[in-house]
Amino acid sequence: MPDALEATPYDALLLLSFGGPEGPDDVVPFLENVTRGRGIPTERLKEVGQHYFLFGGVSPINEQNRALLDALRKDFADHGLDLPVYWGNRNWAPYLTDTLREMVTAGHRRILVLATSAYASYSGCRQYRENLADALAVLETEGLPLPRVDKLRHYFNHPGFVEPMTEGVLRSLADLPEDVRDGAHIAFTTHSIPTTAADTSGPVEGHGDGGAYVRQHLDVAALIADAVRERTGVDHPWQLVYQSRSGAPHIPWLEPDICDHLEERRAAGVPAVVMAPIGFVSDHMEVLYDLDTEATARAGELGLPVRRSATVGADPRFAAAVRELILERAAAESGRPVTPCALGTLGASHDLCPVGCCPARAPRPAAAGADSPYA
Ligand SMILES: CC1=C(CCC(=O)O)c2cc3nc(cc4[nH]c(cc5[nH]c(cc1n2)c(C)c5CCC(=O)O)c(CCC(=O)O)c4C)C(CCC(=O)O)=C3C
Ligand SMILES: [Fe+2]
Repeated sequence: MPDALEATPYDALLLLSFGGPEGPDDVVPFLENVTRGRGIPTERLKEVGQHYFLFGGVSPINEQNRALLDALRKDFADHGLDLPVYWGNRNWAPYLTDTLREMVTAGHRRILVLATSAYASYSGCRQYRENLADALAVLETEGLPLPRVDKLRHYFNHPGFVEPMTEGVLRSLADLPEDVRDGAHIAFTTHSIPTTAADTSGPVEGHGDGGAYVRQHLDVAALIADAVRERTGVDHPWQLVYQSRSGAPHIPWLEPDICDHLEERRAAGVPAVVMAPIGFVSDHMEVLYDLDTEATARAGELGLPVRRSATVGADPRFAAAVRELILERAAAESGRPVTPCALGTLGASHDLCPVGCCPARAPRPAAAGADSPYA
């Protein structure tokens, strides 16, 4: 038996995710939850509904999260970390508010949150913090004791996140026909967001300079490309590109789109492309539809061989990274010395989102940050 590990002061971990439909009847109510008050054109919503119906109305995201929960529980048990793990979502059952109520009722008062988004941005960070504030407000009206809620730092540059993706890119390269393999380019992809949201992502001091969202992705892309060069001896040219744009056409979002990029690479005579979805933690609908279905079909029309590399999903190295992040944060909260683990040029991200980090268009209460109205 290994020595017991201490997560004190924390008494539980909450996996906080997006949620997704689990059958055809769930699709429309799910999309209504996602888009409430966000001004997404009806046409786009109908189109996105079709993506889900193509897969029987089932998003893979909940199954992916169940697998991650299993991996976390196994890793914690194997390492003597006695920390219960719960799961709640923003847009579908199990809903965050219900999970938080269950946690408080079970006696938990210091909760650490792992969001299934590795980078800074309104959608990937502050919006989850707003969801936490909303859930705490509900518990407050119910007269329940309020737990203290902290959120784990962005883990984009943690080796346990980067290494499985590096391995995925190597596997995809190996899977390409030999005559096009060495000439293949790598297209690192992430969710497009409005350029204004990108510019204001991360702490205020980096705003206006492109923002943390793009910088963090570029750092991960460079890390993976360097590791691939070291392991194959081949320098694969790469670019960060975007997918899953959803706003009105007159509002600028991050570009180029993956499909336009494939077309441009084909025209430039590039023999093959590996699409590496570094912006996502698991193979959910954005990956299955936008890359595996739409972009792969476009590549087929172009006669361009493509492969899509794996996300981290429930990789044991990612589960171990989460354990390390928890222990790091627990030590920091207890005033014990810690050296946060991070690769690349940016260093470890902040533990507590400072005031003004990833602002919303219309300010709303957000928990687990310096501007939280809760303790
Ligand atoms: C940065 C980012 C991530 C990565 C970080 C993270 O993982 O959090 C992410 C993840 C996800 N996005 C997802 C689904 C959707 N996102 C939408 C809409 C939007 N996403 C945005 C951004 C992001 N989204 C934005 C700026 C919008 C516009 C409206 C708004 O400002 O809110 C819409 C509405 C329809 C449409 O696509 O237009 C849907 C259905 C799913 C679930 C997939 C599944 O079911 O398997 C996941 C994991
Ligand atoms: Fe999204």
